[in-house]
Amino acid sequence: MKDTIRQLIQQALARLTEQGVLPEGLSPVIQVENTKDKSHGDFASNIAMMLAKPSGQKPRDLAQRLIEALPADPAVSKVEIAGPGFLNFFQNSNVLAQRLAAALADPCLGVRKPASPERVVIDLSSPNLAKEMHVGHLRSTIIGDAVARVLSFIGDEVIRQNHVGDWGTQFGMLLAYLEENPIAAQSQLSDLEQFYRAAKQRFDESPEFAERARQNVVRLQAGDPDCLALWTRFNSISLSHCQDVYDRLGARLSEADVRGESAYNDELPAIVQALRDRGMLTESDGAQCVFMDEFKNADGNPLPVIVQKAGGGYLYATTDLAAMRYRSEVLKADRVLYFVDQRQALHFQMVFAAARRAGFVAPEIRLEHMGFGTMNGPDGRPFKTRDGGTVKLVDLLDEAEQRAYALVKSKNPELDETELRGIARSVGIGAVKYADLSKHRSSDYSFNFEQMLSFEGNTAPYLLYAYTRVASIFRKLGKDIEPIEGAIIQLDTEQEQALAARLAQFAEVLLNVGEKGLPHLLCSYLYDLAGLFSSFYENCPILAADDPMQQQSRLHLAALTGRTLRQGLELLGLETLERM
Ligand SMILES: NC(=[NH2+])NCCC[C@H](N)C(=O)O
Repeated sequence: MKDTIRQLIQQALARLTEQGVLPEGLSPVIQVENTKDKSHGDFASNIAMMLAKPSGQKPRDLAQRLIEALPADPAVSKVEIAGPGFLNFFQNSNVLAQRLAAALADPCLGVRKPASPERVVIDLSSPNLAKEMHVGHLRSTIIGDAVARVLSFIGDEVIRQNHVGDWGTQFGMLLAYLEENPIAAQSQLSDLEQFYRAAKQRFDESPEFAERARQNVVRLQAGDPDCLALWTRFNSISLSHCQDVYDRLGARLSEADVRGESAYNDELPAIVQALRDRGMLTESDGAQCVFMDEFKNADGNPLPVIVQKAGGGYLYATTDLAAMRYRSEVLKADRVLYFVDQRQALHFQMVFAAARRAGFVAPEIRLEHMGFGTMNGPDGRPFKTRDGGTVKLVDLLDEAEQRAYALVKSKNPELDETELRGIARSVGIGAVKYADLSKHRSSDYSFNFEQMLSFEGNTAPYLLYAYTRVASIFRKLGKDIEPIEGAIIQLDTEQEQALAARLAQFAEVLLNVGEKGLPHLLCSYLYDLAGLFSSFYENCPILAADDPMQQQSRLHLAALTGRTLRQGLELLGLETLERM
C-alpha cells in the first residue's frame, strides 16, 4: 500500500513538473507513514511540506495542487490535507478486504520480498570454546536466529556462520591440563568453567606447567598431530555443550554452521602479505598495523588495526579480515550481518574499512554490525551470580523452566505432569527469549523473571496465551485455521477495520526487521495485533453474528490473526502451544 501511494505521488509530482508548478530536477525521497489516529486516514505523507520551499509555495497550497494531480486509484478512497500540509490517504476497505483474502489463501500469508532475493551471511552466537557460553552469547544467538528466520521467510538465502573462538593462547594451557591429568580432566570437562579455572590455577602456580602450555601453543601452530588430536577432542566436547544450549533454546544452529577462527589460520600470512603489497602496513613497536585517517582516539592520535604481533602471532582482527574475504569471495554474500556485542563496534568499523580498502570484499557487499547492549541483572548491574561469578546460561534456563512450571501449575492444577512439563518448557524458554527480543537490541536491559513471566504486558506468556485463545475458538467449532481459498471478508465495524489494517502490515514489518536487524519491531507488532484482536473479539460477536456472511468473515479474520500470531512467534523462535 505504501508503495502504491509512493507511486501515485511520484506521478503527481511528474505532472506538476510538466505544468511548471514544480521546478525541474527535484527528486525527493517520498516518505509515507502509517497514521496513529485512524480519523487521519491510514497513511500520511509530508511531501508537500518538503517541497514547499524549493518550489516557492505555501505547503497547504502545494498539497492542494498535489491532490488535484494525483491519479485515481481503486485502493485509495480519499485524500485530505491536514495540519500544516500533510496529505492523508484513506485506504479503500474493499481493497483491504481483498488483500486479506489473498493472504488467507497463501501459506506464506502474502509475504514476499519485492526486490530480488539476496544471499545473507549471518555471523551469530560465536562463543569462545575455551569457556562456557555466557549471557552475551545468548543475545547473539537468539537475536541472530530470529533475524535469520525472518530473512529466509521473506525469500532471502541465509547462510549462518558460527565464528567460534577455537584458537589462541588459552588453548595451550587447556591442552597442558588435559595432557597432565586425562582422567580427572575428562570428568571436569562436563563443567567447562570449572575446567578452565583448574587449568588457570595450575598455570599460575607452576612455572613448569606454564612452560608446557606455551610449548603447546607452538606445537599446535606447527600442526603437531598429538597436540591437534587433543585440541580437536577438547573443542568437540565444548561444542557439544553449545549444541545442548542451542537445542534447548530452539535456535537453528548445528555443527554444519560452525566455521571457527581456526578455519582461517592458513590464510592469515596471505592476508598480511596482501596488506603489505597494497602499502597499507606500518610497523609500530615491532607489530604490523593498519592506520586509517578516519580512526583516531580522543587525543587525535591514530588508532591501529593490529594484524600481526611483534612475535609473529596473528590477532582477532586478522581472522576477521580473512573471514570477510571468504564470505565475499567464496560464499558470495550480498550482505554480511554481525550479531556481536555493541562494545565491539569500533573493531567492526575498523576491520570493515580495512577490508574494503584492501579489496578483500566486493565493493557492493553490505557489511553490517548489528550490535547489542548488555544484559544486566535484576538490580541493573552487570549480571553476576551472588558470589560474583558469571551466570551460566544453562542455570538461567533451568530457573526459567522451574518458575514457569510453578506458574502454569497454579493456573491449571488439573493438567497431567507430562503436559505441564511441556507447557512450562515452552513458556519458560519463550519468556527468556521474548524478554530479550522485545527490547531494542542496542539498549542494555535488566533481566527480570517476574516481568518476563507475567501474563500482562508485552511478554511471551501474554502472546502465547493470545494465540491459544484464537486456537480454542476453532477447536470448539471443530475447524482449523489453515489456508482458505476464496474467502470473502467484510469490514463492518471499527474494530474489524482496525484489526484488518494491522494484519495487512505483516509483510512490511518483516521487511523492516530483515533490513534493520531489529526483531523487537515484530514483537511490538504482534503485541499490538493481540490487543486489537481482543477488542475485536469483545465487540464483534462471532457465533451470534447478524448473518452467515458476517459470521464467516469474522471467522476468517480470526483465522488470519491466529496464523499471523503463530507465524510471527515462530519467526521469533518461540514455540506456540494449542492450549495452556
Ligand atoms: N566475526 C566475529 N568477530 N564474530 C564474533 C566473535 C565473538 C567472540 N568470539 C566473542 O565471544 O566475543
